[in-house]
Amino acid sequence: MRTLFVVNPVSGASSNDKAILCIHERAVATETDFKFCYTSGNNDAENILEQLEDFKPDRVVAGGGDGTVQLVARVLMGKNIPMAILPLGSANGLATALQIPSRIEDAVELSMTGKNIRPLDVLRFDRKHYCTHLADIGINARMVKRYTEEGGSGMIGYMKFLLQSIKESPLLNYIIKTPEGIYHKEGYMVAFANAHMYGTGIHISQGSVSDGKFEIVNVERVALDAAIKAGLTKFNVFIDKDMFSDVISCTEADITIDKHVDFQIDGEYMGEIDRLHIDILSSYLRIVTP
Ligand SMILES: Nc1ncnc2c1ncn2[C@@H]1O[C@H](COP(=O)(O)OP(=O)(O)OP(=O)(O)O)[C@@H](O)[C@H]1O
Repeated sequence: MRTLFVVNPVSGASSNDKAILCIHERAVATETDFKFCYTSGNNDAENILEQLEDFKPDRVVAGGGDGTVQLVARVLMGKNIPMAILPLGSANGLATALQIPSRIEDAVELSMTGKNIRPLDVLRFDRKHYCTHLADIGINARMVKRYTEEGGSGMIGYMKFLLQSIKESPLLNYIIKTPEGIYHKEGYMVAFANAHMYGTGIHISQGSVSDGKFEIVNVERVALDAAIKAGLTKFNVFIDKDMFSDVISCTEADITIDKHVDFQIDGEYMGEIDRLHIDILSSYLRIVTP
């Protein structure tokens, strides 16, 4: 077995040294032929592609948060190489939804030797941006923007931007068109979800990452005290189950918003938009799961 580990050295709140050591130990014990490819934040997709051609791995492990998972997924799309996840990020949304263990030794073991490989849908925006877990417009995207522009990490950064972003995010009036119907809605944030739950463990639907559908979640009200509590206890997504009511499940949608609004995909800030086309690429990847 030839395994390529794509590792984001700066992901998560603590050092990734323990994971790297653990990979070396397990690779020697299981006689795995392995190679590391560290991300730099620049030209990472091109570098991974080069490694795929040179090293010809049987599987690729994405070591990092949702941003790294999405990066590796993009490179592997259309190739028949399975992806595994080593959750080294701060929220690890997709890994949580797939029940990948958070204990690093167990996650390393699963990523290297796991035999249960299932299909993974990928969400696509405007036919050019890809998402493996969660994208949204409104409050959360505003926070991602502030993180990106002003820096800050961990809980201090999170709390610093949460209140500001809630205060700055106006009520959105928007129209969703799907093959099933047209919906007029109002909310402070709209999430587009591939998985059935947020990284925080809050369930949003009965869907799964391989059901060929995605969910549109309208966050129609944000209670400040609940948002702070959810943020403090669960980190990264402040949405509590009382804040959204209506969830639309679909395969394709067009959304038009009455104003320009911040947009993020898997923790990466994408700029401002006032319309989006969304569709799902069913079973586009293969992923190692417990
Ligand atoms: N060597 C590096 N130095 C600085 N930034 C990097 C480096 N490698 C990757 N990045 C950036 O890290 C971001 C992806 O982070 P990732 O999602 O893996 O971790 P995280 O933000 O800690 O976790 P989470 O998404 O779970 O909150 C991307 O914006 C990418 O450009």
